[in-house]
Amino acid sequence: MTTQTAETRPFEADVARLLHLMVHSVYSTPDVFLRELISNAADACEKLRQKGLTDPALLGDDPSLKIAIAVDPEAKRLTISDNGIGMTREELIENLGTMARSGTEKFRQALEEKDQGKALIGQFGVGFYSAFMVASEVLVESHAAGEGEAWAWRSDGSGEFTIEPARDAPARGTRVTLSLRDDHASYADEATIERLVKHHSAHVPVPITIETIGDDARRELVDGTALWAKPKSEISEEEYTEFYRFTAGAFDTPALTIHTHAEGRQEYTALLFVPEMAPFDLFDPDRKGRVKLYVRRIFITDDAPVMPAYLRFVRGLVDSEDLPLNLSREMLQTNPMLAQIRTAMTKRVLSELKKLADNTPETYAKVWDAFGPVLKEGLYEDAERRDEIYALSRFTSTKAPEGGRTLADYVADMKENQTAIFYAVGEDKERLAASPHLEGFAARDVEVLLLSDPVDAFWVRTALGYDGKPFTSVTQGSADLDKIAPVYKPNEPTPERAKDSDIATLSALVKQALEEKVSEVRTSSRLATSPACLVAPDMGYDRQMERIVSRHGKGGFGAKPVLELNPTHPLIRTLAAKAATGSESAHIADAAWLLLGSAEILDGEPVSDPAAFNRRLVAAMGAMFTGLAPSDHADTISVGNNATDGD
Ligand SMILES: Nc1ncnc2c1ncn2[C@@H]1O[C@H](COP(=O)(O)OP(=O)(O)OP(=O)(O)O)[C@@H](O)[C@H]1O
Repeated sequence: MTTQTAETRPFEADVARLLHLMVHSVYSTPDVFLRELISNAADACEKLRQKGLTDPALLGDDPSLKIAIAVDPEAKRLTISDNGIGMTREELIENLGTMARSGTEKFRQALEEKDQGKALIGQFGVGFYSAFMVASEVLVESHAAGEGEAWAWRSDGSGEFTIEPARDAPARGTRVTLSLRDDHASYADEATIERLVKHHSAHVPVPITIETIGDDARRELVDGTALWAKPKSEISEEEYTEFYRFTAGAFDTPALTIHTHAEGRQEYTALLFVPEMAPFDLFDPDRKGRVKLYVRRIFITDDAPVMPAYLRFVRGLVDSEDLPLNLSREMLQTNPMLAQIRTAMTKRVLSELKKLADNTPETYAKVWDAFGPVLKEGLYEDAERRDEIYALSRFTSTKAPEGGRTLADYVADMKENQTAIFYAVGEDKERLAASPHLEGFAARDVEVLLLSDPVDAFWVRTALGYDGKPFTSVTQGSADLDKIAPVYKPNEPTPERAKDSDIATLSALVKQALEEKVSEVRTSSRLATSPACLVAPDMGYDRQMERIVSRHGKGGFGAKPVLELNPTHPLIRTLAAKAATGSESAHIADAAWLLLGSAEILDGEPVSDPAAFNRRLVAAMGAMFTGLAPSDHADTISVGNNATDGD
């Protein structure tokens, strides 16, 4: 169905909000709009080039694809035309009136927060709308390849657009005309545009020409040769950086550029970049790879499966000489040649990262900060390359709170009789560092890796160890600390310990009080200054893993923790002595619940029964200040499931 008169439509709410921000944001350099429009025009050309392979009629008698820019300083107008795929009426409405992408809300927030937006425009797919930063009106006339009708879309960016049949449309493709605002009239100046194109878009694989209206001379600005097809020796670092910025829609400088040509079983060129900054959607489960695939300079797809998921931050392209041009989506996933490229390129990226880490550790540190959590996914996804990824991994530890520690550093610094690599896993490095579980390790000067990325709980469980040393959680099992000698400062007395038999009685009483809350109560050399902590049973999952699984609604593995008591702590010594005499069993039971509660709090967990915990705490404080024994307040304590009966 076609409509012959102009129809006015509102923008989708998200777009309207975004446009408002675009129009009202004061950008120091709104130049970026030009790169976005040229990028769209080039994409449209590349899409048509690809479609033309199977349907040559689409190209008709005009097979050479190009972008033409025209400036009209008199009229303050800038026009960007392409003879690419074009848009139908429905496509104009859908593509330029809605925000068919996730992440919009995040983008809006970022824009509202500060001048951040500029760096995010390309990443969020709001490229086209950036035209409203400089234009008071935008007219898009488009003639979709192979369609009879052409359509004109027009808007001043204030909530509505109109769509009507185009009277003067290009024979094929799209013409975007910007009526520039007075303060941006300089974008109608040929020299300004030439400078911007050469700077931002010099390596677009489609030729670009420019003319000034009223002056007949049309000049070529960009010849459209693929940068990656040139020999390395002819490409400068600036050219690589500009190319990276253009293809990735980025503003940073790549930390690593890999330009390689393979010959042999198959021939291809790869131009890959490792950025320095993480994109906003790195952890979006829908995020695909961002490496483009070309076949003999013809664009095939934006997300070629040539990088494993754990290298999804790598940008750039692969151009194959041997693949067929008519690759379907399914074939992309199963093609053995692509699988081979993927294996070779994965190896190459990892080895280049290693070189970067060895030769320029400061730059590598930035890469690790941005992408370490993603790279570590490789530790469980790609067992074959685990050793290479170990070598790239950097850690925060009790000895390196600032990070940057390697596993090799750790192993070199292991103590006598230490057989495992110890780690603590949790959500927050500060809290981990303050955990009572680490006390016994600190007392022995044993280093503990502090793992706080969500992925850590997973890889560390499946990892078989590094250099023959298993990874052992500080919250798991009976850490083999007894074999490692504590380091005492000179003149520091060996701490006094409760008698073994007394502590055995105390442990039995505590277990009796806590019943099924814990699987076992025992002593520990894990602790130095705290009286108690919770650990996972010997054969169980790490406590953090247990928490993650139960948070995801799977109910956890149901493993009950072990409560460990510190036999050198004065409180435990006193309790043990009392337990041995058989007196004050009600106080001991209350103490058991308070010890459990405080261990839970230190683990960042909710206390089992907050009301009962609170009553016991208040009673204990009462005893402190009034000299009354807690059981004198039995009426306030002996309520609720967990309360004791009193003596
Ligand atoms: N010159 C053009 N020819 C054909 N289609 C176009 C043209 N310009 C824009 N489009 C269509 O409009 C859509 C939206 O463009 P927009 O620049 O907002 O985002 P994008 O190009 O998809 O994302 P990004 O900016 O991240 O590359 C494009 O995906 C494309 O389908």
